[in-house]
Amino acid sequence: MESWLKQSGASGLDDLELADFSDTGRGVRTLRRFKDGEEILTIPHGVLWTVEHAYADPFLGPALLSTRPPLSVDDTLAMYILFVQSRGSGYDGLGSHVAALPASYTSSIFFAEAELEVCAGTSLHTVTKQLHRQIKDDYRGLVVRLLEQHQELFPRDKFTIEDYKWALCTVWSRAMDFKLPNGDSIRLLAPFADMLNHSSEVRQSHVYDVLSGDVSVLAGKDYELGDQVFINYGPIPNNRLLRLYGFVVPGNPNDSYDLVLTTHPMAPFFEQKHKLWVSAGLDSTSTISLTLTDPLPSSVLRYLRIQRLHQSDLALIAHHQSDVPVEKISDSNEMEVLRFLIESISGILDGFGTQLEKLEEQLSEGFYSPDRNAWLAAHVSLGEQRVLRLTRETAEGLLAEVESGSGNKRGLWSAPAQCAKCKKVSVQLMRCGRCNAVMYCGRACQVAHYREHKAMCRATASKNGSQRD
Ligand SMILES: C[S@@+](CC[C@H](N)C(=O)[O-])C[C@H]1O[C@@H](n2cnc3c(N)ncnc32)[C@H](O)[C@@H]1O
Repeated sequence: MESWLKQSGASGLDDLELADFSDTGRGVRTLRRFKDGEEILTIPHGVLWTVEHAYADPFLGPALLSTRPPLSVDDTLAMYILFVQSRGSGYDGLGSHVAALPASYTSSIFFAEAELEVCAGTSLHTVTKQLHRQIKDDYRGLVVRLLEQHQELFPRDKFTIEDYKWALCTVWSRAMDFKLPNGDSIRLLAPFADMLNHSSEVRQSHVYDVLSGDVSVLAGKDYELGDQVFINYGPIPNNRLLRLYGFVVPGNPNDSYDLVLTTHPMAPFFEQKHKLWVSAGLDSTSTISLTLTDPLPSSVLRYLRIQRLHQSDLALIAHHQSDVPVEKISDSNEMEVLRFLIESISGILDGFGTQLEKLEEQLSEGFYSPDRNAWLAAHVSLGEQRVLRLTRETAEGLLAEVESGSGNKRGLWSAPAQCAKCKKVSVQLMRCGRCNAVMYCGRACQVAHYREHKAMCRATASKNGSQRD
């Protein structure tokens, strides 16, 4: 592979070698010192695995281009890798890269049932199960749309579902993504640069040159001779690391839990609430990442405030028109939201196969062997439970504040006093005597507003217990 890359114009390979490291497995070692920021390696555009190159292949390209709907980027790259692997000749360069790829992966989709059960309750557990189904469906689609249409190009014994899973994991664990100046992004595999392991101790230092299309790796710190060179894959939580790359970082500061908030379309006032979610930048099913640094993002509260709205609240919001409930709506709504959240998080935590304290004890006592999948799964469970506990604590703190009346008092109806009809802002406004919720600058505005206000007035009055007609 290295001689093919050098002939193709790669630079830097003479100062590097592949080597095995006890903690990360195979990686890249320096054969000289490098200063922080110095260029270590450049892999030229011509040898990269890209969608563009797959389409340009004289055999594979026409088959891919005739596939409807077109394959996803990951499927295109996976098929490209399997295609090159299946060819006896004509692809020596790329073929030498394929020959150097790992024979198997430790992504969670390869876990045995018992290994996956160690992280029961985690979002990784759910997503991995979904992936099993999705991969089966996607493979069936590939067979119908591509493999069966061009049987001469795709011998079925080299394109089995197991081959497809291996190729997908190759892409997930080795692809690099770059943002282009026009806002698009490019996903590619760079031979040899894909032998670099991850460390959060180095700066992100792999770059894509838009003009040449080359990929370069710069030193993300100073390196001594014989050091392992790392790149930084980004601030990735353990659940994602294990799903895509098959490893974890113990005590990962980027750990997260993907909270799925959803409401059944048959729920009362779904249509009205759906509109509110959309105007608040959400959807009726929203997946929100809870993290150690932001365990209770405002979007979670925003979603639940809307979900928990009662008919009278909705009438009031419709009346205020512009006010999407991004802030606290009322103490009662806020308490309902926070209590529901605390209860839900407790339910999620109870659903974890092994509780946090037990896992911590097991890991410290060496119950799981570090080179086994169960150890990886245990770290994911630990990380997600830590985040969820923090979310619950934060929600409990907020609830205590609201209950004691010391929280943020500003609610939807504490906007500046304004005439509900003519919108004049004034201190000398009179309240609607029935619902007590809106104000007018005078009798004329109150009368003019009556038809519009009637329904909401009745709803609010009945909620407040003043049933006067
Ligand atoms: C881009 S490849 C790096 C080269 C890879 N080690 C190899 O032998 O081909 C990414 C894979 O390397 C491994 N890896 C990368 N960084 C790691 C780390 N910090 N700890 C453990 N494994 C790591 C994981 O198996 C991951 O899927």
